[in-house]
Amino acid sequence: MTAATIISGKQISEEIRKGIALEVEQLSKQNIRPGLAVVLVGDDPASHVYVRNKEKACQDLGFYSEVHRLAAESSEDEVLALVDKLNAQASIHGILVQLPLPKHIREKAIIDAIAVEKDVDGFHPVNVGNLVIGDDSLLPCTPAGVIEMIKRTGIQIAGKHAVVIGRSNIVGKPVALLLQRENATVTMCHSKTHNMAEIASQADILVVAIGRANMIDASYVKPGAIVIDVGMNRLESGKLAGDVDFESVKEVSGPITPVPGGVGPMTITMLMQNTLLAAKRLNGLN
Ligand SMILES: Nc1nc2c(c(=O)[nH]1)N[C@@H](CN(C=O)c1ccc(C(=O)N[C@@H](CCC(=O)O)C(=O)O)cc1)CN2
Repeated sequence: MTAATIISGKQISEEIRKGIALEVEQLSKQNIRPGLAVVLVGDDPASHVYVRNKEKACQDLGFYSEVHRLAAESSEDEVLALVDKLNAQASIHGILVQLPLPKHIREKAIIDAIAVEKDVDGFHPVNVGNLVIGDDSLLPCTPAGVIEMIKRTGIQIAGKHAVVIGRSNIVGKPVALLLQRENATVTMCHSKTHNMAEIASQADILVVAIGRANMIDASYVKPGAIVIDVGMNRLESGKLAGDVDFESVKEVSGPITPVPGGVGPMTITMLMQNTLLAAKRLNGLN
């Protein structure tokens, strides 16, 4: 058995970002500069890191950006008022409210308030509905990144059996819909699924987003299958681990994503791509 190819989210991100930077340069000739507003409420340390990385990506690519850091005690009404203001602000084409929010703020109320055309997270019910019926929409960043990584293996998705482990609204469900859109035959597994290893090991493409460190070992994997690990679990040691036991699985799988350096970097790159797209659309371009 030859060694599995590592699908590097970092490397793919760099390639995509080069293309985005070129488009930003072109748009600047028409006085258009993509603008992203990020709203961060509270003190979650990981969220602060992700938001800083988004800010840096904007800087590197020549986007206009605003980061609104609000205290953890901020009320839902304060966040809604900020979202309203950003909805109306011409220099902002994309709005992202970093999740999770403090418990007293309803995520749904905030997401529903974001203008559909500026919802670069693709979480607004209208964008989700358009994804379900196959209409054009802003796609959620992590799922879009997953599909991009699979496509870049050069292995055809159409006709393949894809198994998605996890059914969250922000990863599992949209990934399954996007795989169906690419004409895969999709099976979804979740915490109540019986004989999960048996089902997973029939997959040509296995996407794991279940939130349990190193849960998926080689017994879940068909030899040669593409394995995409969306998990991001902080261990007591401080190390980051995926949901897939990378060391054992890479011995049987085909192309496989690492954690870190896999799906994570793609999430931010797809956010930049969505913001660019939103900026073009809001300026009557496509
Ligand atoms: N509004 C949103 N909130 C959250 C989202 C989202 O897509 N929209 N996703 C996650 C957090 N996230 C982006 O916001 C994100 C998580 C991780 C990474 C990343 O690059 N991870 C690195 C490792 C970083 C580390 O060491 O901690 C990697 O995997 O290599 C990027 C973005 C939840 N909230």
